[in-house]
Amino acid sequence: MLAARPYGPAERAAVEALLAESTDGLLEPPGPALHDREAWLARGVGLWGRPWSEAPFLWAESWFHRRLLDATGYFRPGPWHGIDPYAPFKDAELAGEAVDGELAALDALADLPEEERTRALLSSALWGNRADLSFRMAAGTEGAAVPDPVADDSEPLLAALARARGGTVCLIADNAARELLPDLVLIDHLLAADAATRVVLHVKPQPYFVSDATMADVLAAVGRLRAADGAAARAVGERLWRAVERGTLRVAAHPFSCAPLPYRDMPADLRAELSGAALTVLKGDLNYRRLVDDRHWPPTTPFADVAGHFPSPVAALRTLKSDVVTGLSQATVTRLDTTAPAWRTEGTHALVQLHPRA
Ligand SMILES: O=P(O)(O)OC[C@H]1O[C@](O)(CO)[C@@H](O)[C@@H]1O
Repeated sequence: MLAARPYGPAERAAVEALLAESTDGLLEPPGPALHDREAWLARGVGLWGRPWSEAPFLWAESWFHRRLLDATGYFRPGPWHGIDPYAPFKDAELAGEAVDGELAALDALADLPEEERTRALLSSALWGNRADLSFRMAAGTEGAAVPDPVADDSEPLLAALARARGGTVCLIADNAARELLPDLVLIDHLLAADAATRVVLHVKPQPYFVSDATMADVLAAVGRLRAADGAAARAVGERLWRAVERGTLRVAAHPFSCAPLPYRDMPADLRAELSGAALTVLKGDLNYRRLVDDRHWPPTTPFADVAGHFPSPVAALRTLKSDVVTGLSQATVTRLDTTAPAWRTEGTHALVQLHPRA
């Protein structure tokens, strides 16, 4: 990150200090300048002054990304105010040739019957979650994707989408660029096919987990679609632009999206909004962890037992990058443990799970 931008001595020193603190040091409480100091002080009660490694994973990751924004001057008045430290990586991914190919492929989808197109676009949105910069930086190499999901509620999900017709669908996004593009194409399809009257796309209010999508990333992705070579991609971009103008597509950026808390603890305003959705689609590994309380459940724990608290019918589309998983059959777990020991974390396996709410 420091190599990607000419940050000055103050920002560089602050980033280096954060690196040292987060690897060998103790959790320093938020300084007086942080605008959200009170909230973080309260969230960290019992943790301040202890080694980072003793903090819960989700908490430590969220605090790290919050501190990184502080170190780079993202919130401070001055030249780096509002500058996304991860933007060079997101921009490079969005501009890449791989995206050209993925957008050109949309032309071939145009003639498919609606249900087949929905299936194809759900699958793109699912596998788009492999495009995750924080994970790829940590994992190094990318293994080959295993096409069969470890749990596959695709058919019930299609039925839930059919039931959602005429209502609001929420999509809680994960990563920008190569994941957000298929999410946007899916959203356009739902609106264009009248499968949803309104879509609310939830993004992060600030840069987070390297590649998580913000409003700036939505604008960049829509711009990429509008400027695409292929007619189908360009038309998607134009329709999305108009949908935002008309309000049939609303982009939300709730502060809770960057909180180190599970969805069970969502604030009342967000709960009220999501409870009005006919269906919420949660993208990605981190959203899944937050849905199921980020706990090391036995993998055969029924998904309904851990996702039932969600205020609307909820579908999770995720490639597996962390140990947290639920809703699998014992036969699947035994097979995976025997044949692919790192199946939970290497990003090669995916799942589609639905809690329909009775
Ligand atoms: O972008 P996603 O799919 O939410 O994945 C992020 C995941 O990557 C990691 O940052 C590293 O594995 C996890 O902490 C996190 O769950």
